[in-house]
Amino acid sequence: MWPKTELIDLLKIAHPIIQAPMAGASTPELVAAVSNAGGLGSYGGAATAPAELRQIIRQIRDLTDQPFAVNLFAPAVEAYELAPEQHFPMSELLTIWHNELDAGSVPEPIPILGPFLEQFNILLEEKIPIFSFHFGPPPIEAIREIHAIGSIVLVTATTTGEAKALVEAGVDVIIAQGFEAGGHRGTFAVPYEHGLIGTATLVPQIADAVSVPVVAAGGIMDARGIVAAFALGASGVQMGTAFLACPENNIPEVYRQAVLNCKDEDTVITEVFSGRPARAIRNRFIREMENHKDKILPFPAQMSIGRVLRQASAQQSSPDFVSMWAGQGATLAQALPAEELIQKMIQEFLAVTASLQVK
Ligand SMILES: Cc1cc2nc3c(=O)[nH]c(=O)nc-3n(C[C@H](O)[C@H](O)[C@H](O)COP(=O)(O)O)c2cc1C
Repeated sequence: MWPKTELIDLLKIAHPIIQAPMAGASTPELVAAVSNAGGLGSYGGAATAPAELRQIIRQIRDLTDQPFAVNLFAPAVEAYELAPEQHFPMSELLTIWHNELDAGSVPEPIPILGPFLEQFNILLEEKIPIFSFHFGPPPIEAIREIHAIGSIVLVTATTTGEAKALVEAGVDVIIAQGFEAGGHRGTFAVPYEHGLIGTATLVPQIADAVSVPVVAAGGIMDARGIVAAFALGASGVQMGTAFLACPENNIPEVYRQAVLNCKDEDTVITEVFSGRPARAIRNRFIREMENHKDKILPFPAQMSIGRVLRQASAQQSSPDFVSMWAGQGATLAQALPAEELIQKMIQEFLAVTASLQVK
């Protein structure tokens, strides 16, 4: 039924629908539900400690015998070891909101991602079938090791130049991430503003430029988006925001409600939560940080220093300080279990393609 099968053949899945890895939101239950429904479930493991990552992979394997992916952030210079005077202005500002929420003192920025090499070695030891990376490719040696165990590498690109560089590095599948996408921009080779290209523009350009399968990501919420992705030259889709309303993820209820009540102008690309540009639903923190951009710490120290405030906000059922990553398509989110969502999209794909047949 699918117009192109190169992606599903390579990944050994029935349907070319990848549930995007979402660090902090994806769970073994979500990953397994998607994979059991014939799509590709992906676990966002960037912020998962190595030992826990092994447990999670085993949990996924207990729930499904189908292929699945685990995603890491490509290793980068991570800024945590900041001198106190460097994080003092941000700390002082956060104190105001901590006091308001009775959230105790502002924590020091501590490592909350990686360590990459330890995480990566666990994925290798566990011989996971599909490795996925954000913020650029892993080292060439890592790609060789993945291929040596017979596994596949997927990496996000936000420009045609990035896509070509990934193919040259040996990456098997390109995730073409359009401007509409929820979560962090995967841009790694150019200033992020250069990678703000819409999905409908980016996908055909990358598909023309590379010979590996291209997966469209950004703003795809239902069968209409999947049909469009194929028409643009993709061999599949990666959808994140569409799975945010599924009960199997572990986002706070207040975040889920914000997704379900989102209006089409409600999301914005912002650095205020993590120190790196990411698309999120507008809230009070984004608004009030508008005049304090000079205090934002480098990624991921900003994400680390804000962790207690975000948690306190969620616990108090307030969306004010929660980082509610979501794409421009959030308004189309459907509150369905993941398996039902996939089945519905497949049925609707058939109906949409039938309605497009020339009579
Ligand atoms: C809540 C959330 C968390 C995300 N976390 C990750 C991540 O950890 N790794 C990654 O490669 N992409 C991550 N992304 C980006 C997705 O891979 C993908 O590019 C995006 O979801 C596609 O756009 P859409 O949200 O409009 O479907 C995240 C997206 C969302 C919405």
